[in-house]
Amino acid sequence: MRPLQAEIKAALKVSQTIQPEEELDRSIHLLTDYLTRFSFLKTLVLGISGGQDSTLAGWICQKAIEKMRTTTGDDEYRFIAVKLPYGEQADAQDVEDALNFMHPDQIVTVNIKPATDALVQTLANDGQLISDFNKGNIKARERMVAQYAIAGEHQGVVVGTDHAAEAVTGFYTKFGDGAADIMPLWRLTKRQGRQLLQTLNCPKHLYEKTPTADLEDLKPGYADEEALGVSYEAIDDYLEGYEVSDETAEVIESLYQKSAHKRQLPINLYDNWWQ
Ligand SMILES: Nc1ncnc2c1ncn2[C@@H]1O[C@H](COP(=O)(O)OP(=O)(O)OC[C@H]2O[C@@H]([n+]3cccc(C(=O)O)c3)[C@H](O)[C@@H]2O)[C@@H](O)[C@H]1O
Ligand SMILES: Nc1ncnc2c1ncn2[C@@H]1O[C@H](COP(=O)(O)OP(=O)(O)OP(=O)(O)O)[C@@H](O)[C@H]1O
Ligand SMILES: [Mg+2]
Repeated sequence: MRPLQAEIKAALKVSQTIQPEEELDRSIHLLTDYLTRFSFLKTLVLGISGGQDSTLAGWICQKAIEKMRTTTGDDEYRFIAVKLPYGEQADAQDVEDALNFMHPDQIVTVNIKPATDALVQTLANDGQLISDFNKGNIKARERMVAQYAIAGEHQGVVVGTDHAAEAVTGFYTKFGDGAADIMPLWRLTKRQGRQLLQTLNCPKHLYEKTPTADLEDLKPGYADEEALGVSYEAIDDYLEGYEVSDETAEVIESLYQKSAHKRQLPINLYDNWWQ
């Protein structure tokens, strides 16, 4: 293994092999332990996109909440799944399929198009034009705003879907989908997440579909792997400690180094990780 590869694998707590049932239990326990420790918290809030990561995290949330209800006898515990389309969502049926798979206690729908477009227009009115790429990041942040608003009203926490293959590349919007209170998938590679869904007999099309952030108007359904310039298979190989070509390793390591600021709290006078 390359020295930096070993360092990253250790920092992101990636295991080369996993027992899917055990990992499901670990993720559920993280949520139930946290809710037990902070007993005024009653709700988990998570956006459901119809993609692999939120399908898995949503199933885990619902399971954790059901456990909380059983162990405490308190029916106030709830999982709120949030549909957050930007206007019409092309893969809207996948969202429904994901919801049918996890059976959330409650579903809330928030169309983020009016808020997103209003902000872009307001900026434009003052001469600040926003590129399609940066508008995509505004969409991710509007989703964050909606989820925190819901969590605030329901003694809730926002659940994030960040996992090792996104954390290593920094492939998320800072303070957008990267902003969450608790991350049950953190440590898992993309293929390990898929393995967990297979174990749960999740409908195949939800984990076999091409991963996409789907943020840009001009590139609908733009594949993450195209944007990143490296495949998830290669990223997972790297993270799990397998040999990859020098070229692949260099792409991943460059993304890792450039995105270091996303894996830290905002920089203050006492930080020296960046020096
Ligand atoms: N060195 C540095 N030290 C401290 N802060 C630094 C910095 N460099 C940039 N920044 C800050 O970070 C900002 C750039 O970061 P950010 O706003 O995140 O934007 P950025 O990383 O440029 O773009 C986000 C990327 O993540 C992808 N994404 C987003 C959301 C979801 C998913 C998905 O897979 O579902 C993927 C998206 O397609 C895009 O390629 C800068 O505007 C600046 O404020
Ligand atoms: N249209 C959407 N509706 C609701 N939530 C969304 C939407 N788009 C993104 N999100 C939220 O942002 C998170 C990050 O998106 P990301 O694309 O990384 O995950 P995913 O869509 O669940 O899986 P995949 O990476 O395989 O597409 C999602 O897990 C989800 O919580
Ligand atoms: Mg997606």
